[in-house]
Amino acid sequence: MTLSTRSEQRCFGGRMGFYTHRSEATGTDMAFAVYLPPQAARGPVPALYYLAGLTCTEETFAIKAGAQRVAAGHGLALVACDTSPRGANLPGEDDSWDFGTGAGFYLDATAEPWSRHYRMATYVNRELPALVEANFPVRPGRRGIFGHSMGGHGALVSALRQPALWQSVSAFAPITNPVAVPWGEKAFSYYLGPDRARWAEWDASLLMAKRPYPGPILVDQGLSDQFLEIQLRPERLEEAAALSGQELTLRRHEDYDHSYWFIQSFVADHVAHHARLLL
Ligand SMILES: N[C@@H](CCC(=O)N[C@@H](CSC=O)C(=O)NCC(=O)O)C(=O)O
Repeated sequence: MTLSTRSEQRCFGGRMGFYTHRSEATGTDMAFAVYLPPQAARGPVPALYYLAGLTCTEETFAIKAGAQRVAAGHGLALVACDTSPRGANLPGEDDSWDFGTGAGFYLDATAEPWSRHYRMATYVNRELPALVEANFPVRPGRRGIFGHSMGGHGALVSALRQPALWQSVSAFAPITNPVAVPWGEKAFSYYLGPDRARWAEWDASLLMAKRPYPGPILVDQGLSDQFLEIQLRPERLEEAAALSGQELTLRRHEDYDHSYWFIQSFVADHVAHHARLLL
């Protein structure tokens, strides 16, 4: 797999880079970002993967979350990918901000025409880690995953479906029960078709209720989040955790909204959570 380097710059003693490559999973060019901490100059470090939310790109987290300083302190690499394939040229793909481009929902679409390109689960859980581990000084098999909103859903579902791949997981304001909220119902009906039994395979609360992730999960949620009641529903995750015995720390924060100001405020706790489990 050939990588093209878009840019690389020094950052907190390490290196912030942006890259593109041709993806087998999506059949399109894909972009991603890697932050290498200073410790990576002396040997491979664990990598923490971040999945962003609706309308975001591989740049959003790198520019807005302020995580590089903390990752440099712990000696963790950060990897952030795009939120969907781009330029697949499917009809309707660019018509709304909560579906299609910028809204891949980190699943593998099974309904035509989306199944040809919208295969973000395979991209995140197989192709991207293989690419990163082959091209950067990161430790194979030491990986964590976290994300925000749609990306929080993606992180939780990835870890619940493939716990051996992800040794740590956390989320900011995740969509916890997509089969039962408007964002998820819209995306899943296009990507997966009308059979709701298939939707359950990509729903964090339904997966967690059946089988817990074998480790602690940290979730932060702002109480002034404009999407809290209609789209996010963190109480569904708590109910699922109670059913399966999942170790879950769900923290609710007065006055914080859905923005990267919220993420910036708690990102150090998340990186520390992953460092504790990965190092
Ligand atoms: N365009 C939308 C708002 C889109 C939005 O808020 N996106 C969130 C993620 S929402 C769930 O996945 C985000 O992270 N935006 C980037 C940012 O910098 O805040 C609207 O018009 O409401």
